[in-house]
Amino acid sequence: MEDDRSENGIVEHKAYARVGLLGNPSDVYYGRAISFSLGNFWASVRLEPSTDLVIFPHPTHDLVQFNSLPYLVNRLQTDGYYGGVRLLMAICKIFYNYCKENNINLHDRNFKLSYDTNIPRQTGLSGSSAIVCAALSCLLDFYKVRHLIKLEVRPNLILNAEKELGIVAGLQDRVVQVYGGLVYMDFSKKHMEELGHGLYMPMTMDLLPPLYLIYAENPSDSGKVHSTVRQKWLDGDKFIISSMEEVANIPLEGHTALLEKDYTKLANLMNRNFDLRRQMFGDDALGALNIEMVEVARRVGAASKFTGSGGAVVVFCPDGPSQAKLLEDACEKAGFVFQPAKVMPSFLNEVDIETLSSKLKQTI
Ligand SMILES: Nc1ncnc2c1ncn2[C@@H]1O[C@H](COP(=O)(O)OP(=O)(O)O)[C@@H](O)[C@H]1O
Ligand SMILES: O=C(O)[C@H]1O[C@H](OP(=O)(O)O)[C@H](O)[C@@H](O)[C@@H]1O
Ligand SMILES: [Mg+2]
Repeated sequence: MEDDRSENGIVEHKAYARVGLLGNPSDVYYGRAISFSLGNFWASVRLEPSTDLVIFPHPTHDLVQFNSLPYLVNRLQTDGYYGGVRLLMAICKIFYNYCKENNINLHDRNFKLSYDTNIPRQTGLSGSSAIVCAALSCLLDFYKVRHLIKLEVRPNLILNAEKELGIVAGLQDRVVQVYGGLVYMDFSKKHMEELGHGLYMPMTMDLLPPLYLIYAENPSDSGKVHSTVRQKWLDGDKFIISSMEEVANIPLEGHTALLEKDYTKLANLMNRNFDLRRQMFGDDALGALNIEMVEVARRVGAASKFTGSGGAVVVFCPDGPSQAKLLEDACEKAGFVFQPAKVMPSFLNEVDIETLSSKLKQTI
């Protein structure tokens, strides 16, 4: 998140989209991930002191007025029933309960919350958690409790807000949205149980080669995509468990590959990551259009995988700009949006960093 303004008690924060570069979706299953904050898109939340507590619906994302019945039905079929209001309400509840349980006193003044976002909706770029992350940041400042809620705990609060709504999701999005930049994350059961969160290690952004993004107007519900595999994993399905372990090992190798700038290895790992997802989830759950986005890149010899659960793809072109140009043309023909991925640096302030336990501070 990013601090934008603070006048007349008004607080505004941004949180950026994110790219799961390696390891997702093993973050949902005690795995590992390497992800980066994506500067191309962001959500912003504005908090204004007020007499009543008001959560404003977004004029387009929370539509309740329609031109006609067919328009309403079409809208529900493409975007689903929900917008961001439920996300804002859920983070208010989770934040309040967390403070209460941890004896963090909150003043009794009220506020109005409103949000905006340019993150393509439900495309696996973490549009949902960006809204929640920016809202949490506003609450931290409004109640002046930023120094009391540890950085490594914040992703849990953001995830809990979505869990509260029944959205199956993991921590990698929320971690990178809180930390910014490029982050290596280890969600091993041992760390999760002992610390209540994973180990998060920021990495230098210069380690990344130029990367590209492909996406399509093709909303997919990450909760729905995840639920079958999650159930199989909980039921002890051997194939899912062993494949997920393989996915979890990819960031371990990827970490070394990035440090050594071994981009041939990076390309292989990205491709392997997607192939494993495809075997576990199956083509029906992933969706033909999403698979085609991965394949359009592979046809020009690029490496590609989903950024999240589907809707957008991250691409590495080992042969450089000429290959990227070929891909750009192929995307245009296929009707996909193609753009260079902008890595957003970390924008943590001193108060945020101070909240880290001393061992973790060394990694920032
Ligand atoms: N752009 C958006 N505007 C408003 N609400 C959104 C948006 N994107 C997601 N949401 C909300 O978050 C929920 C979960 O979205 P999700 O499938 O996780 O998408 P994403 O991949 O963008 O995170 C949606 O059902 C909706 O309530
Ligand atoms: O499946 C994935 O890679 C990710 O899916 C969710 O992210 P989303 O942007 O909503 O698709 C989930 O929250 C992540 O934890 C998964 O890694
Ligand atoms: Mg999401």
